[in-house]
Parts: sequence; C-alpha cells; structure tokens
Amino acid sequence: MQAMKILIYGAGAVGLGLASCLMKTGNAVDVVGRAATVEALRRYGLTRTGLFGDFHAPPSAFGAVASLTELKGSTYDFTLVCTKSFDTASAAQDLASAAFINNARTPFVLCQNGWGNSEIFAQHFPEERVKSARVITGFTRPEPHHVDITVHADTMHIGSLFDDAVDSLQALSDAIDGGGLPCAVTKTVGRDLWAKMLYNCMLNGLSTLFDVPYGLLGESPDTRRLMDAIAREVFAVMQAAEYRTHWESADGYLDTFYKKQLPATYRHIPSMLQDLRAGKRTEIDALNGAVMKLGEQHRIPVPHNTQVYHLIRFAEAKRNLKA
Ligand SMILES: NC(=O)C1=CN([C@@H]2O[C@H](COP(=O)(O)OP(=O)(O)OC[C@H]3O[C@@H](n4cnc5c(N)ncnc54)[C@H](OP(=O)(O)O)[C@@H]3O)[C@@H](O)[C@H]2O)C=CC1
Ligand SMILES: CC(C)(CO)C(=O)C(=O)O
Repeated sequence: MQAMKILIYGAGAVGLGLASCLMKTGNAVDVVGRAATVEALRRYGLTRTGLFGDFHAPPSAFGAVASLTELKGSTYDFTLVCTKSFDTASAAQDLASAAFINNARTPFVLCQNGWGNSEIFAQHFPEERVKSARVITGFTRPEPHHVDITVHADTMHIGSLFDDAVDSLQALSDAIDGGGLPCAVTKTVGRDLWAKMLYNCMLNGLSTLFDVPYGLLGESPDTRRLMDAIAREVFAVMQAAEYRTHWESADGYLDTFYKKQLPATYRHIPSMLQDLRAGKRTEIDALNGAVMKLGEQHRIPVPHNTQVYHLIRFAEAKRNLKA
C-alpha cells in the first residue's frame, strides 16, 4: 500500500482515533487542533487504547498545528473533518480561506454525526470534493493526547452524498481498516447516515435527559414508546425529503435497532450526555433539530423530536440561569 498524506481537522476523540489508524498503516498525518491539544500532542505524542489494540506515535511521527497557516504549501491525499457538527460551518470557512487547501482537489471526508454537514461544505467546495463517513464506534479523549476506543457497533462507511464516484476512497478506507478500525467504501452512505440519524435522534436526547446509558431506554415500555415515535417521525421526514435508508419502513428499522444496535451499545453513555456533563454544547441542532427543519420544509409534524430538542436546549441553558 502506498503511503498517503492526510490532514485531520479537529484533534478530538474521533480525529485522534482516525489519526492513530492512519499512522499505524504508515501514512503521514498532520492534525489541526486547539492550542492546548497541539501542545500536549507535541510533548507526549499520540496514545490510543481500548478496542482494536493499543498504539503510540511519538511526537516526531506526525504534525500537530493550531492553525492552517503553519501547513502552508502542504498537499494532502485526503482531509478528514472531525469537528462537532456545530463547528462544521467554521471549519469549512477556515479550510476555504486557506488557498493551498481551497485550490487543491483533495477530497474532504466529513466524519460528523447529524444531517446537513455535507450541504455546508458544498457551499464552499465543489460537490465532488465533499465525501461523508458514517462512524458508529465510540471514542473518548480522556487526555488531550490520548484516545480510548470504547464501543463498536458497525464498520465505518465512507462514500458520497452527491455522486457514485467513490473508488478514489478505497485507499483511505484500506488504511483506516488496516490500522484497526473496520472500514469500507459504500455507494449508499446516505442510507447509512439516515440510519445513524434514526439511532442518534432516538437515543442521544433521551439518554441525556434521563442521565442513563443507552441500554436502559430499551428496558421500559414508556421510553420504547417515545423512541418508536421519534423513529417514525424521522422516517417520515426522510422519505418526504426523498432520502432512503436500509429499511423500507420504520418498523423494519426498529426491529434491527432493538435486536442488534441497542444491545451492541447497551452500556454506552452518549456523546451528548458526555458533552452536557462536561459543560459543553451538544449536537442537538444537527440531530432532532435537523428533523424539525425538514419537518417544517415538508409540512410534517414532528412533535416528539421537537420536545426532545427543546428539553435539551433547556438542559444546556439551565447551566447559565439563576433562580
Ligand atoms: N466520539 C465518538 O464516539 C463519536 C463521534 N462522532 C461524531 O464525530 C464528530 C466529532 O466528535 P468528537 O471527536 O467526539 O468531538 P470532540 O469535541 O472530541 O472533537 C472535536 C475537536 O475539534 C476541535 N475543533 C473544532 N473546531 C476547531 C477549529 N476551528 N480548529 C481546531 N480545532 C477545532 C475541538 O476543539 P474544542 O473542543 O476546543 O472546540 C475538539 O477538540 C461529532 O460530530 C460526533 O458526533 C461520531 C461517532 C462517534
Ligand atoms: C454510540 C456512538 C458513539 C456511536 O457512534 C454515538 O453515536 C454517540 O455517542 O453519539
């Protein structure tokens, strides 16, 4: 396999997890992160633990920068965008304002949860450069230079929402896969992203509101009813917007969800709850919020998604409210 040069934008849990896989297979990696993260990576290197094996890259094995200007003139085979979805717009603007990135033909692989990330990138770059990944593996970053892989539900899938020209992604997929994280190229990544939307819209908000791991929501008929209703609404807007997933009906999806997906991530504390506990912003806008937007556009009522959205927004806001 020929070594590639890869830029990772966003040195958080997913960014560092993917960086570890790519370095493990001998690729040259530069990561763009915040100053404190970059300082830790430059001092300690990058350590990965958990599922798929331990790995350490010394500081000299990769580049870590706090600004794209430090990479001026570099060329890359791929750029992986690994920020949260609420940072997608600023990431796209930053990358577009760097001439050496903007003028290159390097594809961007958007690794975020939620719906709408590709459309944002497509406002700045030609559609053929915008690719998407569905990640359904759990990564945490206990220290700025340490990523722990905690849960794995399915193979990472990479593809495009805009065209079928996905063969060029094979080398990237092989490199991630060889580095430990199962990965494959797909022509139907849109279906994967909607399956992930269903999963995250059903689980993340409710788990966060009740402060429980995913699995407990499946144990009660009350929370099952809520999750089923959320899934039916997501399904309805997805179909109205002329997207598809791997199941023809919400019932078909729910069967797989309860039998396969939920057991595989039973003990998982959702990223949304982790964010709220850490006093950070959540990705609710790109999840249940995106369902609300599509619901409005297509005049489909989505009351359950709307309630989850507003309750999470209040949970975020209440930190700053005084009695
Ligand atoms: N973690 C997981 O298990 C999974 C996550 N995902 C999705 O992947 C995406 C990334 O998640 P995750 O890695 O957990 O998130 P993190 O918050 O851990 O990582 C995102 C990182 O990007 C940094 N960042 C944002 N904007 C910039 C910028 N302009 N310049 C430099 N650094 C920047 C953030 O810094 P700062 O925090 O300082 O702003 C943060 O360190 C999300 O959409 C998430 O939903 C999908 C599947 C699993
Ligand atoms: C379960 C997981 C990690 C799968 O990607 C997830 O989607 C989340 O915590 O939000």
